[in-house]
Amino acid sequence: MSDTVVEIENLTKRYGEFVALDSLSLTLKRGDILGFIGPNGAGKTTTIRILVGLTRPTEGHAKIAGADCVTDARKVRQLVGYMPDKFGSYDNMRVREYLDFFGAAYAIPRKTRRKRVEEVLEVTNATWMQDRYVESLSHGMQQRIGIARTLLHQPEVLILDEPANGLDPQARIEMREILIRLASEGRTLIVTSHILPELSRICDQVAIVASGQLKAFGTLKEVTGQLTQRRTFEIQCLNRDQLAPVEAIVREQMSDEAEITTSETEDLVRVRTAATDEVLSRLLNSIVTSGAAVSQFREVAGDLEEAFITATRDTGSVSTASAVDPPASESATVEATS
Ligand SMILES: Nc1ncnc2c1ncn2[C@@H]1O[C@H](COP(=O)(O)OP(=O)(O)OP(=O)(O)O)[C@@H](O)[C@H]1O
Repeated sequence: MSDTVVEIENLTKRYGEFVALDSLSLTLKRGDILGFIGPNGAGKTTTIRILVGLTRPTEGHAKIAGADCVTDARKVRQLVGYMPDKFGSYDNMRVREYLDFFGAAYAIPRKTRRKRVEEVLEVTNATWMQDRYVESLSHGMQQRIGIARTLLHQPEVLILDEPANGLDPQARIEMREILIRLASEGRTLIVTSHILPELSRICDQVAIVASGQLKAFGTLKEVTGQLTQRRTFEIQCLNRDQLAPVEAIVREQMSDEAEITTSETEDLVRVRTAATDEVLSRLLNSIVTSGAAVSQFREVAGDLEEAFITATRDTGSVSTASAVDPPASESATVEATS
C-alpha cells in the first residue's frame, strides 16, 4: 500500500479573474505533521476547503488516501477530520452530549458511539470534562474537545486550523503532546498556525504559501536551511558578570554583518550570523582562552519565522525565494514566482 496519504497536484482556484490558489502541489505521508503557513489571504483556507470537499478546484486535483476530493467527496469526508478555528455555540450541552451529537451526525451507531466518545475523550486528556457544559469550558479546554470531535469517525487525516491560538503555555504544551501522539498513531496532520515557534516544535514538514503560490515545501530543516542565510547561536554565561567580557570578544571577532544582542534575563549573548564554522570555532576558542565562565555555546534550531519572512517578502515578485538559490541536493522545493 502506498505511504502517500495526501496528494495535491497543480491545485488552482480562481474566483473570476482572481487567482486564490495557483498550481499548488505537495504530498504528505502517513504520520507527517505539516505546518501550513502563510500570511492572511495566502490561500490556506481555500486549500483546506478543497481538501474537505467544500470548494471545487478550478484546475488540478487533491486526493486523500487515493480518494478524489471532488469525485469522491463522500469518502473523503470519512477520511478527514477538520477542526475550524471557531468553535461555534452549543448552549446547554454537556461535553458528552456534544460529542454524542456529532457522533450521530457521522452516523456512528448508538451502540458503538458511547465507547467512541470515551475513547476520544481519553486521547485528548479530556475525560474529566465530560459532564461539564461546553460553554463553561475555557478556550483551551474547548480546543481539546474540538480535537476530540474531529477524531470521532477515526479519520486518517486531521486538518486543524490554529489549534494553539489563544492557549496559555501549559495548554500549548498539552496540545503539542496530543498532536504528536495522534501523528505517532499513524494519522497525518495539517496544522495552520501563526505561532511559528510553536509550530516548528511539532511539524516535520513545512509548506509556506503566499498569494496562492507555494513558496517553500520540505522538512523544517530543509526549508529553514534554504531560506535563512544566517544562523543563530547562543553563548550561555554562568552568570551576569560574564556577559560584558563575552560580548566584547564576540564584537571584536565577528564581522559587521553579525547581529549581536545580550539578554540579561537569560545570562546569554545571542549572535545571528552568516559566519562559517571556522570563524565560529575561532570565536569559541577565544572565549574559552579568555577565562570567561560560559556553560554552553549552542546553535538555535531552524528559525521558521525568518524563513517565513524571507519566503513571503515581496510576495508575487521574482525576488522571493529564488534569491536564496537552494542547493540541488536538497529535496525541498523553493519556488520563485513571476
Ligand atoms: N468565495 C470567494 N470569492 C472571492 N474571493 C475569495 C473567496 N474565498 C476566498 N477568496 C480570496 O482568496 C484569497 C485566499 O483566501 P484564503 O481564505 O484562502 O486565505 P488564508 O490563507 O486562509 O487567509 P487567513 O490567514 O486570513 O485565514 C483571499 O484573497 C480571499 O479574499
